[in-house]
Amino acid sequence: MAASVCVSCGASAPASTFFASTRDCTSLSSHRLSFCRSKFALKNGSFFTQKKGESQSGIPALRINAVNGGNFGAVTGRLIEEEAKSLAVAGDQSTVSTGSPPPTPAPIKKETDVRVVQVAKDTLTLRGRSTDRLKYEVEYGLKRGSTNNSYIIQGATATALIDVMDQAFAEAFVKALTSAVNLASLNYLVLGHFSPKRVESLKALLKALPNQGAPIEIFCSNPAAQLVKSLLLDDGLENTYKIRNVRAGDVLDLGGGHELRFVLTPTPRWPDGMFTYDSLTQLLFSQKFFSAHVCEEDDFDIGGWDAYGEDWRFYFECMLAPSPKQANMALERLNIVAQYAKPSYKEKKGVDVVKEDMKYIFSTVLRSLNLPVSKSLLSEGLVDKLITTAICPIHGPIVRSTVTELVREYGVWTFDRLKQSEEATVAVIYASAYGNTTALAQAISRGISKAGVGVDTLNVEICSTEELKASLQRCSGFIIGSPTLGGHMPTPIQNALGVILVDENAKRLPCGVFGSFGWSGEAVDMIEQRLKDCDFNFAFPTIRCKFKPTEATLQVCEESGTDLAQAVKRLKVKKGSDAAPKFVVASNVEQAVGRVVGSLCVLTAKSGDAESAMLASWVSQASFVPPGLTIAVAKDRAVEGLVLVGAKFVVNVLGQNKSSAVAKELLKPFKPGEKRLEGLETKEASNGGFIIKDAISWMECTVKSRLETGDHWLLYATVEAGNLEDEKTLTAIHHRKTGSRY
Ligand SMILES: Cc1cc2nc3c(=O)[nH]c(=O)nc-3n(C[C@H](O)[C@H](O)[C@H](O)COP(=O)(O)O)c2cc1C
Repeated sequence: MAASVCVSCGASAPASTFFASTRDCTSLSSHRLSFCRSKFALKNGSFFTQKKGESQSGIPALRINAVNGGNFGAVTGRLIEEEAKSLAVAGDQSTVSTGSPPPTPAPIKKETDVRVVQVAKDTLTLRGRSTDRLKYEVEYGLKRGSTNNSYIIQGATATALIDVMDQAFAEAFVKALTSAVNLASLNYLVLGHFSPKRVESLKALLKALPNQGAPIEIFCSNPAAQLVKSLLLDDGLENTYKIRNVRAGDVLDLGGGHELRFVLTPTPRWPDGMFTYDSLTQLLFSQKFFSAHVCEEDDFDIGGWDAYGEDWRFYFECMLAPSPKQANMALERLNIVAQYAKPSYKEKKGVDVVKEDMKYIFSTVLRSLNLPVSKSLLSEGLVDKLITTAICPIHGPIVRSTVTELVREYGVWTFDRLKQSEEATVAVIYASAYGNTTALAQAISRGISKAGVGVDTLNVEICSTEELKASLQRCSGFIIGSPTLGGHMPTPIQNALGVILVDENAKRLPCGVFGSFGWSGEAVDMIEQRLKDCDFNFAFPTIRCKFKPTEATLQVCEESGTDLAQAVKRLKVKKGSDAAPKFVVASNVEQAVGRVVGSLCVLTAKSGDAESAMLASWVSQASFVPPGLTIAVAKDRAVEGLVLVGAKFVVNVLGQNKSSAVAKELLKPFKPGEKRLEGLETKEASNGGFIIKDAISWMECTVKSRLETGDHWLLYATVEAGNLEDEKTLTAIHHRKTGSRY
C-alpha cells in the first residue's frame, strides 16, 4: 500500500490515511496543499473521518481516515468540512469510523442552469444562474439567487475565455462552453479571480480540451497562479495548461483589434483580483467589483438603478466596504484602461450601433448634468475617463445602461468609507485557509461599519509587518481572527499576535477575538489567553465558530462588531469630553421635531437560525393599495441586517397601558446574538416573524425598498396579513420632549 506524506514535515501514513502534522504545517498555503495531496488517500472513492489530537513524536496532529465506500467528489476544504459534518464528528469527540458509510443526506434541490448570451462584437457570456443563494459568500444576506458569469472573446487569431465558474455549475459550464465554441480554438484562459471553489470547473475544462492541441495558456495574477498550481498538483493535467503571471503593462492580442489589458486589483479578501479590459469592445471585465448576487431573467441591467441599485450597494457594503483603501486603489486604476479605448462607434453599422450610440450619448448627458459626485472623483476625472460599453462583472447583470451611475456611486461609497476611517478605524486582522474565518471577519466588519466606524482589513497572509504596525498605530480598536490548523494558529497569525502583544497603543484599545475551527479550536483559545494575560481590553466575548458560520453566528459577529464600534465611539467622546460642554439644551428645532409622535410597536424578524426584535415608534402608514408602512431603523440596530429588501417581518402594535412591560423587556442591554424575545410570550407568524401575545394588532410585512435617511434606513414594506386582537384598547403613543432622541 502506498504511503501519503505530510507536505511540510514529511510524516508518512498508509494510503488510506492522510496525515497532517502541525510541526511545520503552519503556513496557510501548505494546508491548502495538504488537501490537494490528500487525494492520494481518496482516489478510490472514500470519505473522511477525523480523530482529534493524535500525535507523532508529541506533535499534535490531525488524522483524517479514508473509509471505503464513501463518496468524495471534490477536494476543496469546504467540501471536506461538510463531509466531516455529515459524519457528525461532533466537537471534542474522538471517533474513527471503520464501519459502513452513514446514509447520504438528501441533496438540496437547486435550480441552476448555464446559458450563453451575446454581449458585444465577438463576445459571449456564459451565465450560470441559480435561484438559490450559493454557498460562496455566506455572509451575504440578500437572498435573490446567484449568478456566475464567464466570458468568451473570439478574436481574429485567437480565442480567450475569461474565468471559470463556481463548482455548483462545473458540469453545465463545460457543456455550455462546448456548445458555444470549438474547444480546440480556445487558446487562452484569463483568471481574474480563482478560488478552491472553482477548481472543479477548471479541471473539467482542462479534461475536455482536445488532447492533441497546444496547452491552454492561463493569464492570471501571481496569487492565482500559486493557487492553480497547488490545486492541480497530482491531477495529471500538467500538460494541458501553462501559466503566465500577468505583470502591469502586459497585453494579450487576440487579433482583429481585441487587445486585452490587465489591471491588478488585489484586496485582502481577493488577493488575486485582476480586471481585464478589451480596448475594441470597451468591455471591462471587472470581477467582484460592480457585482451583485441576484438572479433575474434579464442578463443586462434592464430597469437600471431601480431594479439593481440595492443589490449593487449591498454587495459593495458586504464585500468591498471593509477594504476601502484597496477598493479606492482599484477604482483609481480604472483610469488606465480608458487610454486604450478606441473610438469604435464610427466604424460600426446596424441597429446595435444606434443602440450603443444612444447609450454613449446618454451616459455623456448624465455626466454633463454634473450630479453630486465625490469631489476627489471629479478632480481626478475618473468618471469622465471611464468610458466603457459595458461592465462585465463575475456576479449579477452585465452593466450597460447604468455604467456611469454605478461607477460614480462606487466612488462615492468608497470615498465615504475612507472618510469614516479618518475619524475612527478598527483593524480587522485575520487569516483564513478555506474562507470560514474570512466570513466571520466580514460579518464583524459590517457590524463595525454600520455603526459609523471605519474598517482596515488586514489579511496577514498577504500584508507586511510594517503595514500591520502602521495600522495598529492608526486604529482605535482591533480584532484578530484565526482558524485552527493542526491544533495551532497559522504562522502569519502567530507573527501578527507577536506584533500586537508588544504594541503599547494596542493594549489600550477595545479588541476582540474570533475564529473558525473543526473540533478542538486551540488557536482562538491561545490568542484569547495571551491577550488576557497582557490585560487587553475585550469589547465582546470571543467568537468561536465550528466550520462554516450559520446565520445566527453571523448575527453574533455583526452585533459584536457594532458593540466594538460603539466602545470605540464612547472612548472618542470621553477623550474629547474635557473640551465639550457637559449638557446641551435641546435646540428649537429639536424641540419642534420632538412633537412628532408615532405609535409604539415591536418589529420582529427571523432569517434561518438568526432572529431579532426592536422597539419602534417611527412607524407610519404609507399606502392604501397595497397596504403599506414605513419604518425607520437606525443603521446600527441589531435587527437591521434582517430587514433587507425582500425580508419578511412582523410589526406588533402595542396598546395604551399595556406597553411598558414589553418596552422594558426590549430596552434591556443584550449580548451579541442574545435572543431578545425570550422574556415575552410570543407565537410564530406564518412569515417567520413573531407575534407578541400582548400586541393589540399585528401585521406580517415584506420589505419592498429601503431609503437611506441620514443615520436611519427608511423601510417601505407591504402588509400581506394581519389581525386586530384587541379592539377596545387604544394604540400606545410615544410622546417625546426632543427630536434628538427616541
Ligand atoms: C489540515 C487541517 C488541519 C486542521 N486542524 C484542526 C485542528 O487541529 N483543530 C481544529 O479544531 N480544527 C482543525 N481544522 C479545521 C479548521 O479549523 C476548519 O476547517 C476551519 O473552518 C478553517 O477555517 P478557515 O476556513 O478560516 O481556514 C483543520 C483543518 C485542516 C484542513
